Amino acid sequence: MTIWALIPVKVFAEAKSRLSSILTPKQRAILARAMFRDTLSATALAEGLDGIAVVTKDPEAAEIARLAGACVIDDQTQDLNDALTAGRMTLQNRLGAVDLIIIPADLPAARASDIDDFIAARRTPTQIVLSPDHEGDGTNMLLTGAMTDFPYAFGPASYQRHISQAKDLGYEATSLKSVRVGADLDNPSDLYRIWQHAPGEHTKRALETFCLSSHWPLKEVS
Ligand SMILES: Nc1nc2c(ncn2[C@@H]2O[C@H](COP(=O)(O)OP(=O)(O)OP(=O)(O)O)[C@@H](O)[C@H]2O)c(=O)[nH]1
Ligand SMILES: O=C(O)[C@H](O)COP(=O)(O)O
Repeated sequence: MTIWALIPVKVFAEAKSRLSSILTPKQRAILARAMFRDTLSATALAEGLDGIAVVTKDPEAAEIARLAGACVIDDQTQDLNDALTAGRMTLQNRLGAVDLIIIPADLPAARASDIDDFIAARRTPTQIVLSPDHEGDGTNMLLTGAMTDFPYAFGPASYQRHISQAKDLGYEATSLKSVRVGADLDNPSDLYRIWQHAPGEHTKRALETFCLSSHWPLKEVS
């Protein structure tokens, strides 16, 4: 079975609004771009993937994706779940049946091996594999097969919602918990966790440049 990663990317200038109490609009755009670069680099190193697609309306994100060899799908929607559904349809029209791993672009600590572990956990066509965020609330990676009837339901409490949907549709849900995959950066309180889990180089540099140490003791763990 062909397996692709699908990475959704919001317009950088509109991203990470929940960090507006500690970062300027320019800093948030820089951080969103840095996290996307790191997520994309890790994804590109995964051995088990046949391809990577990025669904976005941001021209700069599209250019970064193309330079990394990813396929770009123009996002004509206004919503994350609609963008993912459109991305899945585009890939299935082009490639036929395809397994898809949704990888949000704000996982700067995720590594290629995390993605390969995810792929290895999938054994049957009627199985989904998913990872929760560190709070067990959101879904930080989601692997589905060619089951086009599985609705994307990202947003608050999406982890339990995705599991319930799988059950209702007669699919098996396998949960893989990883501290690195669970470390998304949504809120100011996530910063120290990200730092502890050794984010990729672009995110690390951005966080260092922002001099956040005056707000947050971003100490490296030994
Ligand atoms: N293509 C696309 N991607 C999106 C959209 N909304 C969110 N994303 C992406 O989905 C992933 C998870 O998004 P969030 O954690 O909600 O990030 P965010 O929207 O930048 O953060 P907030 O503004 O704080 O809600 C990130 O990769 C975002 O870039 C959308 O409308 N379209
Ligand atoms: O499940 C989700 O929607 C993703 O993990 C993003 O969740 P968030 O709202 O915590 O960013």
